[in-house]
Amino acid sequence: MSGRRFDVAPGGQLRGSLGVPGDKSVSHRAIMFAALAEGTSRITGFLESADCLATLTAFEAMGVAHHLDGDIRVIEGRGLHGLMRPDAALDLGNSGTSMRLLCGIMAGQAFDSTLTGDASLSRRPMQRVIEPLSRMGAAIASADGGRAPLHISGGHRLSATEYAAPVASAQIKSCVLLAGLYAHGTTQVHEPGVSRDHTERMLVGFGVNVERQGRSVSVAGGQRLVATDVSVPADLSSAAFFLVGAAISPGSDLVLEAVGINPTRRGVIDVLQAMQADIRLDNEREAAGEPVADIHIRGGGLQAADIGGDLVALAIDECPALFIAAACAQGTTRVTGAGELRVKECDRLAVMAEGLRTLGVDCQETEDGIVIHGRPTGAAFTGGAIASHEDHRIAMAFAMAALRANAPISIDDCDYVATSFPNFVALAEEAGLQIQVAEGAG
Ligand SMILES: O=C(O)C1=C[C@@H](OP(=O)(O)O)[C@@H](O)[C@H](O)C1
Ligand SMILES: C=C(OP(=O)(O)O)C(=O)O
Repeated sequence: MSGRRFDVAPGGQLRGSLGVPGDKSVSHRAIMFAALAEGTSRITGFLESADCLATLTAFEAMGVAHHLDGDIRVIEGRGLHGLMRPDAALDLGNSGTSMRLLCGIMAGQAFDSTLTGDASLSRRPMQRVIEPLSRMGAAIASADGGRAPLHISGGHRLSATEYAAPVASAQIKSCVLLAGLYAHGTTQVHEPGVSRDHTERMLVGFGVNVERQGRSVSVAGGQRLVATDVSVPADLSSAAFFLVGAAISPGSDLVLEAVGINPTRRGVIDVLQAMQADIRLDNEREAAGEPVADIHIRGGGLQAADIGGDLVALAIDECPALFIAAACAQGTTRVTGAGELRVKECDRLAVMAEGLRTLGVDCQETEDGIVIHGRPTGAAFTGGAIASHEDHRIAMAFAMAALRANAPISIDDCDYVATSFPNFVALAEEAGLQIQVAEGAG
């Protein structure tokens, strides 16, 4: 075990009005597309987290100049063919989005590149992007079983493809579409289910013609990206921890400001509504092609729900938090079709089940989901020591569980929270959670 530990005091409520940081998915794409665009782009609300800075550093290593103007990230685009050969491997840390989307971009370059990541990223499946890119003519060598490090040979002429993705994944879809910009002809991706559409929306903002029909998206190769300004909404995936924390603790009353509520991302709101949470969207508006709203939530009784089908994809990163809500609900929550959770920063089904059991919750892991028996009254959780398995979302989900615990919860290896939510502790304390950050056993 290493890294800092969260010691979270039991009980309490969440109150006030909070602005969580910028959306991680949108921030990654803003850097990538601005770097490939012609001209200067200004990104407001960029998420200054380890994952997004890994993307920024990768483009810096390929000659992309950038600076801060106050809080605004200013990116000097180099055009679709203007990136320069990096001197060393591009280290993408913990970030699956960076690695998979960059694969698509690097496959179209004239130079060779190597993509590496930390231990977690080096375990995650990359064959899912290597396979479609290879069909397009890319040459990618990987470690055992399609894992990083990935060596991408440059100078290969790409041809367009019509690709039926085996899983609904925005990372696969985006990777293939980005490679498609470098390919001869029109590249089309069909998906078996819904996945987040930030790439499609933002490419349009950068002047690219993107055709969408049902679950198919296509782009013609050779299109220029034109610099633009991007306003990044607050991240619903980060807001989700506070939504769940407030929902499970009676007396809570919280507003999350200007949060992205893109229909391909908003499953956590729909699930909480299905669980009878007192949740309301105010001031719905649009910012840079993405819908946003202020989310007002009050604590109260929750009912169990069935979470399956498209709803899982719409709430994929919010599942750890939603499992905490389920443990506090009246009845039995059944989650199905969530096998993708096994290939995130850790096996989130196994690790959540292990943590819930540590805190006295009756739950059963299934092949592609979990069954959670809720404890609606009194303390839903005992105290205990949680292993986060170096996964930011596991750590933050269990921190919120303390609001309904009868003894302190300690969570190890919380340094990874900085991959997506660097000021989580400060905001959680501001809202009413009592977290002490301690040095972990080295
Ligand atoms: O495209 C993106 O920005 C992301 C897509 C999702 O992964 P998949 O596309 O693999 O489902 C999600 O889990 C990840 O946190 C971010
Ligand atoms: C899975 C996640 O991100 P990524 O795939 O980019 O590592 C996440 O943030 O929960």
